[in-house]
Amino acid sequence: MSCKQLCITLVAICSALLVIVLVRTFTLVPRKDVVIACKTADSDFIKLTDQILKRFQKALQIDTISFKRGEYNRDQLLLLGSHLQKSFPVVHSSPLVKLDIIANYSRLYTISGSNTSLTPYLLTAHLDVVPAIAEEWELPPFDAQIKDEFIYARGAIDFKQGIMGILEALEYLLSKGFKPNRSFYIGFGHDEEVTGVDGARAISQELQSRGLKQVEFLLDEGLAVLNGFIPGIKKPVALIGIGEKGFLTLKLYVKGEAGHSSMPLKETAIGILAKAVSKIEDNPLPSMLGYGPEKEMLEHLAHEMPLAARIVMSNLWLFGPIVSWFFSQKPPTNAIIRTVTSVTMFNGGVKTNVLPSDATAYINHRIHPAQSLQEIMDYDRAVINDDRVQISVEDSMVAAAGSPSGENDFGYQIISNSIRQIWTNATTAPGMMIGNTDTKHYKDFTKNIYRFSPTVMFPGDEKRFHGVNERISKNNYEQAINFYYHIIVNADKRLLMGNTDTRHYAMFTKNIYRFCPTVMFLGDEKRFHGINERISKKNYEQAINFYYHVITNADQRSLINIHQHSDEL
Ligand SMILES: CCCCCCCC/C=C\CCCCCCCC(=O)N[C@@H](CC(C)C)C(=O)O
Repeated sequence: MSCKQLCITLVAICSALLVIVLVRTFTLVPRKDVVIACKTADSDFIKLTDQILKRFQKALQIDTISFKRGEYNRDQLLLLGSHLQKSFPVVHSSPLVKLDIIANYSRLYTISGSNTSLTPYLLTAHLDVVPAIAEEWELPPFDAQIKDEFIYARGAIDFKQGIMGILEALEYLLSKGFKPNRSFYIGFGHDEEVTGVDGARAISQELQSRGLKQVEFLLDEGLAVLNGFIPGIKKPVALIGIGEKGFLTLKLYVKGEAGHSSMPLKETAIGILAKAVSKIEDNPLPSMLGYGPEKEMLEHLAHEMPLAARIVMSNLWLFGPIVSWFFSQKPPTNAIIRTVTSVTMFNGGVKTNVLPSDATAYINHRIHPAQSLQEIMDYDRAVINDDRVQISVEDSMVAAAGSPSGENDFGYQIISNSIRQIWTNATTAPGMMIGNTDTKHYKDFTKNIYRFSPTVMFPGDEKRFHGVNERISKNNYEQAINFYYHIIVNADKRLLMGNTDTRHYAMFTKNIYRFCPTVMFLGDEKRFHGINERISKKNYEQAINFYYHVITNADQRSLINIHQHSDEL
């Protein structure tokens, strides 16, 4: 090939790449329904009264701590149960609501809708919290005190705002006479923080034993309204978890030889294990960017970014390695692109002058959906590369596949639209839940599993999860209640409003109607988007006259004269 031919080929390749890059940059724009913003002045806005605030604080003061599987504060769970019972009298006395206490502490509410042809949906949350080291907190973790408009308490964002928010919304709706069309369930597990095997799993079994086969969608705790977490985006980003990382907890064990510390061996069990752990920390797993829900997330968000970032994020096939490097720099973004590794426990030795007879460490991996448990085990084994370190599986769960997040996916769009009604300046996008939830126990009921917590977060707040100074602002708690209100109201519809173009006009009116002047007989429904679509000549004449009457009737000041034909006037 001559130099000239080489140049021409290179220019052609670069031009082709540029075209692909630009086409992707400007065509990846997700659906954006026009939603009616929820305003504090709205007649159905639920205001955070003193009473509502007090019962939330009371719920936070009850230390429903889970310690390990089967080990949780049983008395406190019962206390929280009676607090809910007293706080929400309408919910607990409504003929539309049936409450079942499952496995002594979990709660399953069944809310009966009038239209049994609509598939019910499921809202879930958990009653338990993780322990807290009180001395490290600014304010005591189980006092629920308020400072600078924030309520500080263990469970404030994980996840008693969900429990109380859902019940406040339901109490309000029922007290206003709400009678749902679509049935729904509310499941509150009592041991999510220790895998939910006693609570959520039992709720799921109860639903199965009742013959429930399917729910339309499930909404559980999850990602949040994030400010400043995603490089390049200033506005809040509400991520809806469509997938969930798996986990793998490995036990590393080294058998040593006890003896007197005055005559040490070259290496002790602790030394061998420390080297293994150090190798694991020094060798993070590779980036999986582009192979999981994070791809969809970035493609959804690209149009919100400045041009350069938009080009990069729309074309991960080309710029993936740069984005991977960039995202690896901070823990929250690093968590979404790879399987992460945390050495969480290390034990060995019994006395300062005794050589340790053994040592144990635990490694907790959160697994990217594109990787298998076996792959991670093999990777660790190869990195440690020392047969003296025995590796065994303590606990594991495979990652959850991505739930649908398309234009017509009812659950996803209901959640997305409800979010945007509350956080009107936020953009929503599908994301990957980096921690784990109770949703694993409900996976047989639906593919439409979504994980979103109505929590507003700023950089640094992620450390409050299971950490110190967990808190929520009063305003955010009010938003949480209203978010669940809109979920319940929006999910009560048969279809997404967005199935027609009407969604683009929703800001102008609540009076949106859908009717085609088409006469149909059984079987004709297949002609829609099918074959042999047709209309009779007579029907077309009727359609013209129908629109004539719509225009002339709507031209009246009020409804009084609308039934008159022009010849009757
Ligand atoms: C680019 C954006 C990155 C995403 C940033 C995320 C910011 C933080 C938002 C949400 C994180 C939530 C993590 C908390 C999980 C809470 C539930 C939990 O702790 N579950 C346990 C379950 C286990 C089976 C016992 C867990 O350890 O995951």
